[in-house]
Amino acid sequence: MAKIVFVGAGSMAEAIINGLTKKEKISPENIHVMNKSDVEQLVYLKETYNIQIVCPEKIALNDAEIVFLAMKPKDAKVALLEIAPFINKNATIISVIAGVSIQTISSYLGSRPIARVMPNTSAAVGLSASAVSWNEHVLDDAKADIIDLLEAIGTVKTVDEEDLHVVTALAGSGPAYLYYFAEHFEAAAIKHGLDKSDARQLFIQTMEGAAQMLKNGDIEPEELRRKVTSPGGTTEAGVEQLIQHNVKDAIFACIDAAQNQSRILGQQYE
Ligand SMILES: NC(=O)C1=CN([C@@H]2O[C@H](COP(=O)(O)OP(=O)(O)OC[C@H]3O[C@@H](n4cnc5c(N)ncnc54)[C@H](OP(=O)(O)O)[C@@H]3O)[C@@H](O)[C@H]2O)C=CC1
Ligand SMILES: O=C(O)[C@@H]1CCC=N1
Repeated sequence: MAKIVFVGAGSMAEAIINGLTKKEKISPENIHVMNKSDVEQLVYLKETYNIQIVCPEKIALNDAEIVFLAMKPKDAKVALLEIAPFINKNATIISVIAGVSIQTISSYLGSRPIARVMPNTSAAVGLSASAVSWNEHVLDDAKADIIDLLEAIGTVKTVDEEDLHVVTALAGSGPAYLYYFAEHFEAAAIKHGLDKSDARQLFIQTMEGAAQMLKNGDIEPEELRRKVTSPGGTTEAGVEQLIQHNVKDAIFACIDAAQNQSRILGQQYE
């Protein structure tokens, strides 16, 4: 079974490790993780997921078949230069770093199989909406293996590398937007007298139900919305406020800014 080394041990690495170990996709003894300096975090991951930690020497990279890059874009250059001498020439690199291109990664790690993946933190519960693109060195069998691995943490779409900017804006960052809605819908309901746990449970179930309705079939979101909206009713009154407060414009501005930031990160750290 493939030996995987995570370089970077933060939120995203943990979400993927959580998803992979929960699905028993790969034995914990084949998952190794390293970071820059936070030994406490490595010990926490080892104790929580029973995985192996690489601390401090990088020798574990020598026989890794898959190396996950899971550090921030700003740390990528230093990290890649540090690990480059230790990575086996046959290893496949899987980067989850936002914005940073395959070309930039190969400028530090050499010409080798590199996949760029944009997952999200729902990987922790097996529900990431991930997208992947690769360079020409990733052969068909390796692509199938990478997709198989990523399917253990959710769904996977193959996209052109250029599209990863908008994927990052929509799906990589997406959970944060929904948590933002959760925070404020919950607070608004509490203001009107619901207790916190009821408000939360009702909002979660409402998101889940709406997601399932969208998933079930070919009904457009607009049509589903129309079915909820009785003339002169409560939904109409609520949606009117969303329109008056330009929430649609805010959503377009949100995705514009996030995808643009992905491009900026790519240029800044190339
Ligand atoms: N969080 C998210 O929702 C998502 C994040 N991503 C991408 O995942 C990447 C990681 O994000 P996230 O997990 O949130 O970040 P975190 O800050 O939580 O984790 C970053 C990790 O990188 C490590 N690191 C930094 N420098 C080095 C180095 N030189 N060598 C080895 N490890 C190093 C840090 O170690 P130490 O703590 O010791 O400094 C830390 O473990 C980012 O590029 C982000 O764009 C992609 C999709 C979603
Ligand atoms: O905020 C970020 O830059 C990362 C990428 C997608 C989600 N988190």
